[in-house]
Amino acid sequence: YSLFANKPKWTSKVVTYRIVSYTSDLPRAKVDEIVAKALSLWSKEIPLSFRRIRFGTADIEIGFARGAHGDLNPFDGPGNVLAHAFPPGPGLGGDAHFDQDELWTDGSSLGINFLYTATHELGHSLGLGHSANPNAVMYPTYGSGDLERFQLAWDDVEGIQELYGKRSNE
Ligand SMILES: CC(C)C[C@H](CS(C)(=N)=N)C(=O)N[C@H]1Cc2cn(c3ccccc23)CCCCCCNC1=O
Ligand SMILES: [Ca+2]
Ligand SMILES: [Zn+2]
Ligand SMILES: [Zn+2]
Repeated sequence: YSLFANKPKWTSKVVTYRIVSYTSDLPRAKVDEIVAKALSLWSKEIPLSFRRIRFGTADIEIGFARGAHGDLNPFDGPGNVLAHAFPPGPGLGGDAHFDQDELWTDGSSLGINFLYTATHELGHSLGLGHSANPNAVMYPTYGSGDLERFQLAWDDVEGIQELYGKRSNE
């Protein structure tokens, strides 16, 4: 696993998130469910919890966009870069953007699996960089593992726990 320089991390015990825009590829409720699931994969390993807000400014703002969309990383059309996310911090920090030009799917074989991609992006939003382990969710390229029954690799868990410690399930 790798961390970002200076190891940015969330210092609050509760991190807020807001889904600011959706994709026409999936029902809204499904997007909400998948985002919550991706966050829970990470939060079950660390003493951090997430709270969804529907208005106002959240720590982690999640949305879909195509091409140039207001930050310095314009998206590139179908394929290539699928999404990006910023390390913990104010403003854009923690935000995760998904390329609207991909076909976002849930469990079906074609298109891009949204749960897998959201888990990867939210790993960045929590402070993880890329892993050299092809089985890790934080591996830089999509599609190396089993996308439908994936889980966090040990490497992912070690990395996130180095940043936030273990969740003590008393
Ligand atoms: C791990 C993801 C969920 C998130 C990362 C983006 S990020 C910022 N969050 N690390 C991603 O999109 N990686 C590219 C990397 C990549 C693979 N290729 C590329 C061709 C051009 C540009 C990028 C790529 C070769 C062709 C395949 C293109 C489709 C799949 N794309 C990728 O795997
Ligand atoms: Ca793209
Ligand atoms: Zn962006
Ligand atoms: Zn990445």
